[in-house]
Amino acid sequence: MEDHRHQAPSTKQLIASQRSDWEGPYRLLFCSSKGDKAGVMQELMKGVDTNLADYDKRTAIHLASCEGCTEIVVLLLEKGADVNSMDRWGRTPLSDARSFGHQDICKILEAHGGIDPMGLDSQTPCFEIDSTEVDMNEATLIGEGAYGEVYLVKWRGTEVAAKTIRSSIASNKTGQLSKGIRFVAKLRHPNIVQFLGVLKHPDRLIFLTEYLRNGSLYDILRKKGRLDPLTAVAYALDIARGMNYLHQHKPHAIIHRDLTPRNVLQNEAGRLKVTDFGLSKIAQGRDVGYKMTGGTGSYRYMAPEVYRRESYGKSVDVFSFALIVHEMFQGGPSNRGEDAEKLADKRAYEDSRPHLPSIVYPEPIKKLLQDCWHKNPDRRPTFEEIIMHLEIIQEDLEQKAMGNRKPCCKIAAKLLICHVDVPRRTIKSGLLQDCWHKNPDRRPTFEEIIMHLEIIQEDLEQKAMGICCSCAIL
Ligand SMILES: Nc1ncnc2c1ncn2[C@@H]1O[C@H](COP(=O)(O)OP(=O)(O)OP(=O)(O)O)[C@@H](O)[C@H]1O
Repeated sequence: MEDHRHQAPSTKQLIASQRSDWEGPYRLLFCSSKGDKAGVMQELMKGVDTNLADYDKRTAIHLASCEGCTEIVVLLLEKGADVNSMDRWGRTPLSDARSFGHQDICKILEAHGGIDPMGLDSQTPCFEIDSTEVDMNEATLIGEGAYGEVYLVKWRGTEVAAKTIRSSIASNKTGQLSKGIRFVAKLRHPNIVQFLGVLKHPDRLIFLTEYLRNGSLYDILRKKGRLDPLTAVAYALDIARGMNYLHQHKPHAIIHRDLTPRNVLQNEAGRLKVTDFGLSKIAQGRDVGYKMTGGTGSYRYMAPEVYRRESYGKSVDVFSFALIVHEMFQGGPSNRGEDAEKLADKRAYEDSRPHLPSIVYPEPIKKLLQDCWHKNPDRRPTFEEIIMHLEIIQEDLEQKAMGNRKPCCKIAAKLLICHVDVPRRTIKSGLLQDCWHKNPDRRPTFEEIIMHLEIIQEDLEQKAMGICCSCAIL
């Protein structure tokens, strides 16, 4: 296959140019989370407070403990970091180090008097939900997958999804199952479907997760067909951010292995979230996901090295991601009629890949997809790199949508006024005053706030485009 890497600035170069944006005292937090000792020392020498905390009261030592950066933890302690600083959820650095299994850091923190008030390593299975809390007789069936059915149920007054896993599939080793669930229960990111708990049932396991009303990306593409490039890129960014979180998980990356449009769900606000990660930890055997679901479609998204039963790594998900993005621009899978297993075979043994007609795929998207489904797994970018790349593409598309007109200084000033004044008026007389209303019943719900903000956003976008047009006339 043709190699396009030399034609445009490499993803790494683009990332490097963006990294220079990290300035100010918060660089201490960034460097601590990345294990950048020189950067941390530089910030401390500048006089930045060792216990500087972000909005969530997370300090440098929290981040270093979470990310397994032992050297940074030692350095911060030497420089007077508070070993028991608490974030806004009451977690100490030791709580974080324990959650992520960084034993060496736990020992260091304990030696410095570190405590874990939350007892996150306690054996109490806090994720287990009493079966009386959910009436499965009132459940509505919303879908069916290879593991079992999915129902809409009510739990503590909220609609949640109940995903049933046949006990024949769930691991019969209690320890392994509980470890798998404990592990999934710790994951949190806006672009992954939130696990809420597990219901014990005599003949099956039932997972409760957040309910995503808009269904799967598969359903969306079937309904809407081809997405406009800006929507496709926004969706791709959502998926890439969720996947990046899973791949960056410490101490071990989480490889999804079954990333498909059916495993990407949309919430009411239009954001996409990845689901069904970590199921391989709960199901028996390493390859069970593919074996079971291959016939229902996963073969379509399968990386060649998986199909050939070779050893594989995180980049198998990058390959699947590329095929999903391809579908978003095209409005559905390529070679729809072709047998999925044959398709995977051709990809694995003949390097066959979907077509990328220039009329449908903007040049940078084409290049990104070619990189992501590269036959050599080591040549595929990471999700961190993909995000950087997509953000640049998104900005470019947004500018193009605005007519590619760069406003002159005078117009820029007008644009600023328009940007600032319109929403301020709207917000001042509306949203903010409503939200901090003294009567709690008069405050809007988040659903209403989202609707309000979407209208303001649309208004701003239209205004910005309006001014640009007059710029062109001038
Ligand atoms: N949290 C959820 N919120 C709303 N709908 C959901 C949720 N989870 C699953 N669904 C719906 O149920 C369907 C079946 O989901 P499930 O994860 O069991 O199988 P699948 O992903 O479609 O297929 P496979 O098991 O082969 O991966 C999904 O396609 C989706 O439409």
